[in-house]
Amino acid sequence: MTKPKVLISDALSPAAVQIFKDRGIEVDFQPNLGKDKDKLADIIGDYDGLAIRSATKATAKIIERAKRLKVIGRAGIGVDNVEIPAATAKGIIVMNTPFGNSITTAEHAITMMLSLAREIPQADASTQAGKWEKNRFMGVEITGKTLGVIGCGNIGSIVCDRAQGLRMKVIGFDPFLTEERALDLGVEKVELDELLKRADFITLHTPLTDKTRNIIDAAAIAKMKQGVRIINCARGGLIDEQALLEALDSKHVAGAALDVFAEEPATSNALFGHANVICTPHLGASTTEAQENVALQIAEQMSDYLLTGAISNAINFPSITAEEAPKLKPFIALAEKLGSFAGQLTESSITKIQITYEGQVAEMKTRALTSAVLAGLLRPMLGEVNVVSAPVIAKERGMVVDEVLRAGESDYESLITVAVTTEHQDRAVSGTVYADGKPRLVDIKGIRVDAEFGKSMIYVTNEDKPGFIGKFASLLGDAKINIATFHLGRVAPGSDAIALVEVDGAVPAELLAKIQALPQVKQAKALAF
Ligand SMILES: NC(=O)c1ccc[n+]([C@@H]2O[C@H](COP(=O)([O-])OP(=O)(O)OC[C@H]3O[C@@H](n4cnc5c(N)ncnc54)[C@H](O)[C@@H]3O)[C@@H](O)[C@H]2O)c1
Ligand SMILES: O=C(O)CC[C@@H](O)C(=O)O
Repeated sequence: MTKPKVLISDALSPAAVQIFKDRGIEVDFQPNLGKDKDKLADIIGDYDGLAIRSATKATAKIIERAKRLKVIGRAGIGVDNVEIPAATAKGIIVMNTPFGNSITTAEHAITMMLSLAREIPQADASTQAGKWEKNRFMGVEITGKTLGVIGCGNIGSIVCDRAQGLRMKVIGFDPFLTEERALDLGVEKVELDELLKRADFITLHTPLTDKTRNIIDAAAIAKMKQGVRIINCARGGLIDEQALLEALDSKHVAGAALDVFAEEPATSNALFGHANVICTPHLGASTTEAQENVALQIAEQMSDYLLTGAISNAINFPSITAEEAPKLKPFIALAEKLGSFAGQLTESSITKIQITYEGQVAEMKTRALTSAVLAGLLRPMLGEVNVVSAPVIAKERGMVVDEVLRAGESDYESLITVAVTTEHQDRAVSGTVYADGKPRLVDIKGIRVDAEFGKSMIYVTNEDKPGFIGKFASLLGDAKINIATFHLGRVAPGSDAIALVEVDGAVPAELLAKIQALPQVKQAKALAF
């Protein structure tokens, strides 16, 4: 067998090179290549594996040229520099190291907070310039102050812990944080508006998703205390930088410490040079310890995959063996889509997920299927959750996950039902795979349907009253939205009903608001698969 060949195109710790060599893999270490996308495109065709940090952009164009690439390994957490759909479409596994740099990044956030409180970088520059401006720098004490943590996942929860050590009062906003987990962390769980109102310092630790983009905008800042200080060591794009600049100018915000920027590398930015802004060049994960952790971990994972086919920490595929793969694949797709359907409808903390496997599917590797359900369910909230980390994340968040296996009792050869219990309601959805290998939705909340998962869909729950369908279809027509498929179902005449419509293209927010305003409609959601 010819040796697999790996390209390391970013500044990974050299520890990774040694691991690849020790495992019998040919390795090409070009730490600055990631910045030269044309050269990368020219040579990527020669490699089976690509190991990166954040400088390399694995775009669809690069992936298209990657004729023999089998795996992209991100030595870190965020995979926003990899076009995952393009990689998946080409059968390339994308893997990351979800926990290797969490402590280091949390420590960076705490360092930034303390630097803000005492204006350390400004005082350092002034002192070294020979100014001895003792009266210019008047800091604030941390003890007894309220820290608002937005996103209490791996990094956010370490920040909560460290901040309590500094004797701060910690409040947290995270839609996936259960009361039990909050209690464990010693954090008071609050809604976002309350956090904005009460916090003296606010630190961000969420992924960048459609829901978190500009989570700190002018409206959010207006709700904050006068003199609040803001720290972002998560992702640029979480803060509207123009709104922040205006709030710094008006002194509503007393200071901001930023490790990440809307555009990176950030060689110029409107916030640069502001007296109350502290910046670092995306250094959150930059410690010797974290870089060794993530480099060793990604090199081991990539070597395992290239040499044995074993998959771990994959973003776009579950851990399964070569023999199991073909039978399991359509059910994995069904499980992820059922989870995603439930996840996209869920707006409060999930306490329990019960997954029932009936018929032939109950004899398959249901743990992989359950991981796929959980990844689909958690991804709308967490962004980069993968099938391996999803069960751990669900457990950490106090979600009870039950698997029920049954002999065939339904009309289907195989049936998967995902039942989600949140702090406010229960919801169940079932699906199957037909002989054509395509996943189908067959039951939503006890209402029978028979629908494929479309790329873009509108889901409506309504009262079964005359006139609804006509008005609904006219709204779509008026918005020039083409209907691809239309499915209706109801519990009984005149009672609860649903409509599930596949449309061509994205669903505009204004259209959704108009559908929501129809008198018979209880809930209207845009879904994407
Ligand atoms: N600066 C750096 O160098 C650096 C290093 C590592 C990670 N990161 C970034 O830090 C962020 C957090 O990483 P992590 O490992 O803790 O991720 P994580 O997935 O463990 O935690 C993210 C948390 O955000 C929560 N969340 C999702 N949507 C939310 C919303 N709308 N409001 C509030 N909370 C929400 C999730 O429920 C989850 O608990 C990611 O964006 C990651 O890419 C940056
Ligand atoms: O590699 C880095 O330096 C940044 C890593 C960080 O943004 C991550 O998401 O893990």
